[in-house]
This record gives sequence, C-alpha cells and structure tokens, in this order.
Amino acid sequence: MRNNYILQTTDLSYNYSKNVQTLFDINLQVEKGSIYGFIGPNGSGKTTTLSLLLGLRNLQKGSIALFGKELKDDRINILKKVGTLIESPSFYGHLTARENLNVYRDVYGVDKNRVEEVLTLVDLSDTGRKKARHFSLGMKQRLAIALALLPNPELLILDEPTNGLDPNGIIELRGLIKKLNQELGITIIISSHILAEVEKMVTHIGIIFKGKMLFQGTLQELHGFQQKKAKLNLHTSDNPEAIKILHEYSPELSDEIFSLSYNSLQQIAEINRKLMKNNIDVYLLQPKGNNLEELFIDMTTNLS
Ligand SMILES: Nc1ncnc2c1ncn2[C@@H]1O[C@H](COP(=O)(O)OP(=O)(O)OP(=O)(O)O)[C@@H](O)[C@H]1O
Repeated sequence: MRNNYILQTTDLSYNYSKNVQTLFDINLQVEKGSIYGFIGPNGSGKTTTLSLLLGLRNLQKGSIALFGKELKDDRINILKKVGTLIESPSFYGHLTARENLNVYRDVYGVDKNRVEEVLTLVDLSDTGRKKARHFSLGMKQRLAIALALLPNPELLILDEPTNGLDPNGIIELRGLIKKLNQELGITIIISSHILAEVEKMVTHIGIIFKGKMLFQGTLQELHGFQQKKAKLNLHTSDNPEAIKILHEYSPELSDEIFSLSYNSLQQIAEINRKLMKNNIDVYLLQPKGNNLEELFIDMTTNLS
C-alpha cells in the first residue's frame, strides 16, 4: 500500500441477498490530510460502503486497509483512531451538550479538558443548560461531531451530515469541517447525495452510482474532466455553413441552435473569430453551465 493513503479499499464488493449485488469492486483511495467527498444518489451504496469501512458489516469480498493495516487484522485498535457520524446521531436529548460529552468521557478515557476543547471546536461551549433535544438540527450535528472528536481521531467519517440542514447550517458545517482538516490535520470522508453541498469543502471526490465508482480524483481533476466535456451552444445567421466551418469541433444540430464540445476559453474566442472571418453573424454563443451536478447527471444518465 502506498503510504499516503489513510484508507484504501481493494475490489470491495457486497450483496445483501444472493441475487442482488449492492457494491461492485470499489477501490477507494483516500489520501492523508484530504477532505474526500463520497458522492452518489440515494441507494447508490454509500452507507453500505461506510459501514464496511467501520466493520459494522462483515467483509464478503475485497479488502480494507486503514492507516496502512488490514482492518480485519487489528479492527479494535484501528477503529480507535476513527471518529464516525453514521446515520442518526446518538446522544441523550434530556442532557446538555456538556453532559452528553461527559457521559462518553469515561468510555473513551479522556479528561475534562478534552470535553471543553471539543465543545469550543464545534462552537457549542456557550449552550449552558439548554438540553440537546431543543437544539437546532445544525447544533445536533455539531454535537454528534463533538462526540466523534472526543477520542482525538485521525480520520473522521461523516455519512450525509448536511441532510436536512438549512443553508446557514451547511455553511457552519463547512467551516467546521475545513477547520478540523486544516488546523488539526484530521482527514475527513463526507458522504452526500447533493454535490453542490460538498463541492466547496472537499479536496477529493469519489462518485458512486449503482454500486460502481464512476470517478475518483482531486477536485481539480474533476474540473479538468468537466472542461473536456464542456458544451457550447451557438446560433448564427447561417447554421449549416457554420457547422461546416467548425467541423473539427464535432458540432451537432438541434432545432434552431447547434452545440459543440470545447475545452478552453481560448477555443470559444477562436470559434467566434472563425465565424466572423467567414461573414457569419453570431446571435448566440453560450457555454453551457457545467457544474458538478450536471457532470453527475451526465455520468449517471449514460450508465442507467
Ligand atoms: N439492510 C439492508 N438490506 C437489504 N438491502 C439493503 C439494506 N441496506 C441497504 N440496502 C440496499 O442497498 C442499496 C444501497 O443502499 P445504501 O444505503 O448503501 O445507499 P446510500 O447511497 O447510502 O443511499 P441513502 O443515501 O439512501 O442511504 C440500496 O438498494 C438499498 O435498498
């Protein structure tokens, strides 16, 4: 295993029943120090994968290495270094944030100072007597993260932590995740079915669809990939002639407009120049919005 992967799976497959396979040869590679967005629509296999990583489900096929060691060889010690928030957060509604953390203090064998430290980290140190059941969803998520942080983990695995949060809650969570990563060096895996919610906080992305990985790489690589697939819509005074002139861009005609692929802004300018040189008036020259969401739809519709 390469040393810079804090987590690596090899050909991880899983099925809940004989006839239906849920995961197909998942090869996750999570670099130490990264924030890894694990993205896929509902039912694509994110929670199943994360449960396997945490030893909550039995390994059927493939292998999982964490911190350079096979999970099956030293599960208990390995998982001591992993903080998790998977499915609904587990804390006591009738207790305050501090009281909740104190309950877990003994379990993890950490001292009182650590409770104060994590309360400050997640910005819940001023919640006083307020009971957890009266917290907003964002505060509840932060309390759950505080619990996960108590034993000082090197890796934090968060399953859909943005679910149900309002835009402010998402911004707060994003700030917290970046802080934990940048200031404390914690590697973070965060799953989501909404690309736009994690795009601004991650360094790496893995896209899973119907149990198969469609893409894995840095955010930059993904954007490069998007660029390659970027489309430009055009409408001109003479579309058939324009299509001939621009044949090298593989234009496709649909109704009034035609579209073609491009991969740099310079190419847009060049296309415009070519048309002008041939006395063709350009009525519309519109790069199609190309965010992760569209790439994702693109990738998934091609496979469904
Ligand atoms: N306990 C289970 N028994 C049988 N099938 C299951 C079980 N849990 C999940 N599945 C199925 O496995 C597939 C993957 O589910 P999984 O929960 O891993 O996806 P997900 O990407 O986390 O989606 P979601 O965001 O909806 O939780 C789905 O088809 C789901 O119906």
